[in-house]
Amino acid sequence: MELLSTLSMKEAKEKVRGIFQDLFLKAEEVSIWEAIDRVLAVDVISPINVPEFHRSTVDGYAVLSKDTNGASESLPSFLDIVGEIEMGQEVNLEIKSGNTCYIPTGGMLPKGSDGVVMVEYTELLEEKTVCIQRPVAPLENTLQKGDDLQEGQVVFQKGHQLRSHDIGVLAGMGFATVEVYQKPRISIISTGNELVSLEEELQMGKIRDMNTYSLSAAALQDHAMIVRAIIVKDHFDDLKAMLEKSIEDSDIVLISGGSSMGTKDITKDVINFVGEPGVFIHGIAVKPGKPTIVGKLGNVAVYGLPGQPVSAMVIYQVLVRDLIHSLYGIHKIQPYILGELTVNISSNMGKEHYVMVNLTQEKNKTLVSPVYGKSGMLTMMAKSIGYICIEQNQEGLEKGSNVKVYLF
Ligand SMILES: Nc1nc2c(c(=O)[nH]1)N[C@H]1C(S)=C(S)[C@@H](COP(=O)(O)OP(=O)(O)OC[C@H]3O[C@@H](n4cnc5c(N)ncnc54)[C@H](O)[C@@H]3O)O[C@H]1N2
Ligand code: MOO
Repeated sequence: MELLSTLSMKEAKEKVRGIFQDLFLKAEEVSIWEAIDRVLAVDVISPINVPEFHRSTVDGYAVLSKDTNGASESLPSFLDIVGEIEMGQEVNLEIKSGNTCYIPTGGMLPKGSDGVVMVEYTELLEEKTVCIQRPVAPLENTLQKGDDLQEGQVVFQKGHQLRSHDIGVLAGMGFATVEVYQKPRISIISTGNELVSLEEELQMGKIRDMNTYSLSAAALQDHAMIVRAIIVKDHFDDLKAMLEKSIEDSDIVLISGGSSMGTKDITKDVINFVGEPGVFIHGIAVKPGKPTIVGKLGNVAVYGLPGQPVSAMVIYQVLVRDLIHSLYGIHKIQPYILGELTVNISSNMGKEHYVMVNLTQEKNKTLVSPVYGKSGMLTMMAKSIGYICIEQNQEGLEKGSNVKVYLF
């Protein structure tokens, strides 16, 4: 009998990335209202300086900083008020030595001024004179032209995933639309004679389909477009027909179930039957997820994910998401939380082991505890905040060791 390959996850990721290096997502222009979490297909260059003019960052009096040298409550500087700045108005006023004018937070600094004294450190003596009770340094309490962004500066690089504050920065530069990658088109096919959708009645011997839903939700989190999410029976011709249809309109096809060695485990054969070059990975040295399949049909990535609901989701998160990031050109480290393990955890040498965990906070320590269960028990993931990874060459981890927790 053919044995599963013992490729490491790192090798598998590299192989998949290499084989799909010519698979590109096209670009599309979207409104910034719809751009959250989308990935930039071009560098974004600022067409303007932000701010476009010197601004005050406080409510106070615009001054020549040298006029305030040595000012104190007992020995204040007395300045003549020569005007008041209005928000949103262009300012033509010029301040000379001995002059000042009232300025609100965000107001345009009058010519000549190079600092602003907060109103709390001033006292209005009469309508036209203010006494300044504290010195300000040059540029203090101001935002200078171009401090935030400079015209011509690359603000975001291609491959950057837009976050909420980035959308504000785009608006600040005057962009109403932005060029992002199109969403990868994903088909999700769950195989199994035992599977029942939410619309059907559950009879003894059958189980409710979970993978279609959890995989679709994960793909939506990655801003993929779900082309279809469907159950097919463990019949060669049914899966073949659905796969043939899916490679016509998808970039990625996820088949869950039928990845292992049983008589009904037909995924690999169907992929190889449907086209070239076919399956190039069957088996990765990981737990869960050992019988994972990856193939290529034309330019489409086809994954055979293990049917066990935890295995399917873990392989999605570790391997499928890696290809999606590669298609988007995203280069970012996977964020993690460091914590201290509360118990010893054993692991089989030779396999990278993903262990579901939870976190608790104790004084200054973040404690990491495993959540046990089998790969058929999806609530094991639901009860966890994330996972830790025990490397292939490690026999386990000792209580008290520092571990990286990757959040779901
Ligand atoms: N002789 C061997 N048997 C198995 C091996 C092996 O190496 N040799 N590997 C085991 C491992 S590890 C896994 S993981 C599973 C993978 O199984 P398959 O990918 O072939 O998946 P199925 O047999 O179709 O299903 C497994 C299990 O998961 C349930 N399932 C399937 N699809 C869904 C779904 N959409 N929603 C919810 N649950 C689903 C299915 O009912 C089975 O209980 O193989 C081991 N066996
Ligand atoms: O390793 Mo399987 O992938 O037991 O769940």
